[in-house]
Amino acid sequence: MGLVILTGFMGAGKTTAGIELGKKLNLPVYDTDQLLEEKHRMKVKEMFAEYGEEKFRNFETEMLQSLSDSPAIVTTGGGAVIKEENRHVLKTKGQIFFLHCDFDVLYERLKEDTARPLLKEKSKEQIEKLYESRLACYLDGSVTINTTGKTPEDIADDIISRL
Ligand SMILES: Nc1ncnc2c1ncn2[C@@H]1O[C@H](COP(=O)(O)OP(=O)(O)OP(=O)(O)O)[C@@H](O)[C@H]1O
Ligand SMILES: O=C(O)C1=C[C@@H](O)[C@@H](O)[C@H](O)C1
Ligand SMILES: [Mg+2]
Repeated sequence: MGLVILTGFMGAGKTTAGIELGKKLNLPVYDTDQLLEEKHRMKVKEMFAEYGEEKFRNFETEMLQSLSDSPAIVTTGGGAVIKEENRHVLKTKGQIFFLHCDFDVLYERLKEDTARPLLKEKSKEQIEKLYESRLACYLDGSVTINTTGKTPEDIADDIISRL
């Protein structure tokens, strides 16, 4: 079976749906942002401030490479699939599901957020550009799950029906 990997833009609900999926499949859930926070003993936001995005991306690549391919759910950070190298690693370890969500819904979830460093001081238009620039990366090698208007439980059921 390998890993069940959830990708998608910030706020798509990867972490939230992943927890539901873990419960339903009785599998462990690993969230790459949380693993990085435990390993480096600081919040993602602090890693960006202390080391910058490029170094954070290197930490993220190391983390993805170190994942075992034993059955588990992996919920990735929103930028984990930007690098081709990372997409390749994930494809070899399991099945990738892209949680697609309408941008306006995502924006409503993200507009008050202060934890995600890439949203800091960005306009709605700038965030939408980032979202659009990443779509091809999310679509590469993945099964798309339309999440707009669905609960985390519906999303988990949809993923299970495609395993
Ligand atoms: N299906 C859903 N319906 C409504 N709200 C949701 C849904 N999934 C997640 N949310 C809410 O949206 C916010 C973002 O969810 P979550 O943290 O799971 O996103 P994420 O994809 O893991 O984001 P990131 O890439 O930043 O890690 C949370 O406040 C969560 O409660
Ligand atoms: O979309 C992104 O690039 C990010 C999403 C988050 O999950 C974190 O990994 C970090 O805030 C960067
Ligand atoms: Mg998350």
